[in-house]
Amino acid sequence: MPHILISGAGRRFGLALVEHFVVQGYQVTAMTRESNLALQDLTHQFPAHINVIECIDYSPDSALQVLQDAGVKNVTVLINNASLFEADKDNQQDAQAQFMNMYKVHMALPATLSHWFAEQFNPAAFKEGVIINLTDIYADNPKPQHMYYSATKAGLENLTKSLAKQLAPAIRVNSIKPGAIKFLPEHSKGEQHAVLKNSLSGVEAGFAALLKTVDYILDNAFVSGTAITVDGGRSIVL
Ligand SMILES: NC(=O)C1=CN([C@@H]2O[C@H](COP(=O)(O)OP(=O)(O)OC[C@H]3O[C@@H](n4cnc5c(N)ncnc54)[C@H](OP(=O)(O)O)[C@@H]3O)[C@@H](O)[C@H]2O)C=CC1
Ligand SMILES: Nc1nc2c(c(=O)[nH]1)N=C([C@H](O)[C@@H](O)CO)CN2
Repeated sequence: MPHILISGAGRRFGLALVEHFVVQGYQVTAMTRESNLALQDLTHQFPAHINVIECIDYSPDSALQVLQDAGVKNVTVLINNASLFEADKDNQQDAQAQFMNMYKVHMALPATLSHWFAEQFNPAAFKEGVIINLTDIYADNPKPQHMYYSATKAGLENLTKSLAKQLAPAIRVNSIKPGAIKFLPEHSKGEQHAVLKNSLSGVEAGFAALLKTVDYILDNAFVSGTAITVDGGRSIVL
């Protein structure tokens, strides 16, 4: 049975991924900064299928230590989902710290987890390994006032292609570029309307659209080194 490691698993799309796979009988290791009631409830419902590991700061060294301490092994799918979405800080000192944090979560952590994944993956035991990186349409066309977010997601896009070349043929590596999939609670109705006005679909798709894309990538052994855009057509309108 596939064993899936998901980062940023505690809420929103990460939590949707955990539920999507445990109900199918997959083994899931859910990496989160801090466990919560939602993860605990899923663990109670599917005790044999979920292993929650807490990585409080998503630093590469902490992530590796947590994986080692928990004895995580035989992972066949890695989904690099953890992310922080913030507008650029005005104060230069704060902005520098913000940039480093974005790099840590969007690039250093996925690269570290991907190399850990490749080292532990056993091609003799499993048909193939799969890595899926969650990037963003803003990787190609930066969002105003989100330079650090956009740049580090672009970096993850480039890492995806390097990893696909490095890890072939045993492991396939792809990215998903969402656009305006699911608003955050802090998005006002006005902000939501402004975003949806700039997309061909005009609707907020929700995480089901991303789950379908993850399933497509897992199901198609001829897809590697590429990005799949899921944005309701927003990227050609911007
Ligand atoms: N929602 C959308 O419309 C879009 C989403 N995306 C990308 O798709 C992926 C899933 O989106 P979504 O679920 O909305 O993302 P979230 O904003 O919920 O972030 C993903 C996960 O990252 C962790 N996280 C949140 N804030 C921080 C922080 N400040 N520092 C470190 N980790 C943090 C959380 O996991 P935990 O609490 O378990 O640690 C969270 O569940 C992300 O990579 C996102 O960038 C891209 C474009 C559009
Ligand atoms: N980590 C996140 N990244 C992004 C989110 C999110 O909710 N979390 N949302 C977007 C959307 O594009 C939205 O902000 C509309 O512009 C981008 N990235």
